[in-house]
Amino acid sequence: MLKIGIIGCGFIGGQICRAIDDGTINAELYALSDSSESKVLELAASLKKCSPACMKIEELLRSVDLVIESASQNAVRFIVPQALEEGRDVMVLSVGALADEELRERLFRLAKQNNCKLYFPSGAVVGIDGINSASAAEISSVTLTTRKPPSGLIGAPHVTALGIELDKIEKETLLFEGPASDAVKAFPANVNVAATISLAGIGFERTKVRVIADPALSRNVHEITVEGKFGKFFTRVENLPSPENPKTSYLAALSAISTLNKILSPVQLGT
Ligand SMILES: NC(=O)C1=CN([C@@H]2O[C@H](COP(=O)(O)OP(=O)(O)OC[C@H]3O[C@@H](n4cnc5c(N)ncnc54)[C@H](OP(=O)(O)O)[C@@H]3O)[C@@H](O)[C@H]2O)C=CC1
Ligand SMILES: O=C([O-])CC(=O)C(=O)O
Repeated sequence: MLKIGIIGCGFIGGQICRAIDDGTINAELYALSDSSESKVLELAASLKKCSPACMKIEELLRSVDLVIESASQNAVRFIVPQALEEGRDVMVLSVGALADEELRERLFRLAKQNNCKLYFPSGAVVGIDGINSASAAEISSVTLTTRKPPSGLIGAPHVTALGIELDKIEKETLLFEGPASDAVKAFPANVNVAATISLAGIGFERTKVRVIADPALSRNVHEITVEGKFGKFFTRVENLPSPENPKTSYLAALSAISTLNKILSPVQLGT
């Protein structure tokens, strides 16, 4: 049975653990790691059937078949290269880290050299399948518009740097407009989806991103417009935010769970 190790025991890590625990995913939950040991112990104690070990990152990387990063962009920078050097397959949730060209090329090279797979779930958006298909011919433009309630944008470096008072925003307000390469740095915990879209489509510089704070919203809304040789498509998802972490949408955790099932299944559906 596939041995899974999870780094980052917050909302997404917790949902993956529960899906293994209740049999939605047929794999072994072998080890957990987090910057806070108490979070690992609390999560492990909440499970009914699985009893994963609490491990230091280096030990986890040596012990499992598949490493799931559900922690932060910093974790991707430091942990994913080590995991690939150890010959492990890796699922990455904090995809924004791959805007760094040097890191991206290093990870892709290490995956190839060590015969490992790197998985990037669709996350909180719909339409990665369409971008993947469209990219077999020329794509001319990709735009992501993300709207979140102000509470879902707290702590973003862009908000802090510009001194934006989120609690004073009274109507829909455009906070950011620019390439995905800048968006994932300005909002590292809000638009990782922009990175996944960039990887699937036309890259970080040509993918355009708009981030809007809207106090009238209770959901995280992502719209994607793609034009290319195939024609044009538009997708829109209205995501329920996680009650534990309002920055993150429930769909992002479900997409990681579905990707795990896809890895384990002999049948591959969709592009
Ligand atoms: N691809 C996508 O579509 C999406 C991606 N994401 C990203 O996925 C990641 C997980 O999201 P979510 O579960 O909601 O986040 P949470 O904040 O709920 O959980 C992350 C956990 O990982 C821990 N952590 C952070 N950095 C490290 C590290 N270097 N080593 C070990 N543990 C670490 C955090 O600890 P502490 O709190 O102490 O920092 C926290 O316990 C985030 O980076 C998020 O931005 C989220 C939504 C969609
Ligand atoms: O969960 C979401 O709505 C999107 C998100 O936070 C991200 O892409 O980082």
